[in-house]
Amino acid sequence: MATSATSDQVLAPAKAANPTLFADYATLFKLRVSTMVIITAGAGFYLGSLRSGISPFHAGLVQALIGIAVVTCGSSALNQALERKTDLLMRRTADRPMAAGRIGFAHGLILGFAATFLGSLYLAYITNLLTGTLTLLTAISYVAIYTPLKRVTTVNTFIGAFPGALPPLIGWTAARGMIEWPGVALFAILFVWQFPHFMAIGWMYREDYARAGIRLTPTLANTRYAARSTVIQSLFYAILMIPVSLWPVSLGITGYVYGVAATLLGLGYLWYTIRFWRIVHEPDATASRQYARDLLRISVIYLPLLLASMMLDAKGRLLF
Ligand code: HEM
Ligand SMILES: CC(C)=CCC/C(C)=C/CC/C(C)=C/COP(=O)(O)OP(=O)(O)O
Repeated sequence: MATSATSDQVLAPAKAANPTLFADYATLFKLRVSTMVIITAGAGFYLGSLRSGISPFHAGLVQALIGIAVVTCGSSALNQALERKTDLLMRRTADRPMAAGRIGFAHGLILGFAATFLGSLYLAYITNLLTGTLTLLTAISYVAIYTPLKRVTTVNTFIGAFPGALPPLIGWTAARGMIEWPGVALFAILFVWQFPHFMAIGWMYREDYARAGIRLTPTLANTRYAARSTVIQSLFYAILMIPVSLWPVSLGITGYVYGVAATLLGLGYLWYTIRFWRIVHEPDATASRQYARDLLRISVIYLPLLLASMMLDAKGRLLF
């Protein structure tokens, strides 16, 4: 079981720093994760536009992505407002602006609420009601369901995978105005992709997470059991990733060239997940952290490459 946090365990941040307000906002808005969220939403919009036989490159794309970006940043700020105390207990997050007290609670909360609600309203107005509602529900499930559950049950990551997977479907509905199977296929791809991604992260930072009382599979008390469970779940989803990533081919939105690329990329992702198996035999070695780090790196390379190949081989006319 994960150990619970106590106030005397507050950590010194990993790096002593004196960031500017600009740098603090970048951390508050989780710039790297949010950028990837916007890329996935952009892919959904692009494919949806081609399905409609219109060029994806028009003002609507930029407007939709701005709206989605604003809500994503807002929900990241709200997530950090809620987690400012547990963030202070983890080396990875102790220097976050709200945890470290450089951005006040009210400041983060007002910014987060304003961005989340105004961004969703803007999306409803500029795209369609479905997209605005879906985006708001994504933010609510991330902030109000997944975030509190992190300290309650290891199921939190399964639940968090829903808001994580919705952005490409949101991109699709922004272009098409309705939920359709290709949009659902994009959701499924993102959903499955996340498991090896966060299992690797959970393993890398398991001491941090356990110290803060955050319940991820890798933080379970029996290290060998935790390692085995982490790897089995990661392998299950990495294997599933290959057929799920081929779904767009059978739906006719991409061609066979994408099918070949998706299979090769999927095998690469699976290879790094199989390599991650070694944590079962050497759970305490520094090497085990490296296998996890490599899997995390591959996960964030695999996803944009998969989406790029899907977009390059998408069926439909590209009118600039
Ligand atoms: C339940 C689902 C997820 C969890 C628990 C999770 C957790 C995390 C955590 C804790 C990190 C920080 C790792 C570090 O600082 O070393 C991270 C990094 C990252 N995540 Fe996720 N994530 C999830 C889903 C997603 C989704 C849906 C996306 C985007 C589509 C995403 C994109 C990224 C990116 C781009 C990074 C940066 C990696 C790097 O710094 O090299 N994640 N994730
Ligand atoms: C369109 C829209 C509103 C999208 C928002 C969805 C979103 C930001 C999903 C991110 C995926 C996710 C559950 C990350 C969890 O990291 P964490 O928050 O547990 O990571 P941490 O430990 O670094 O805080």
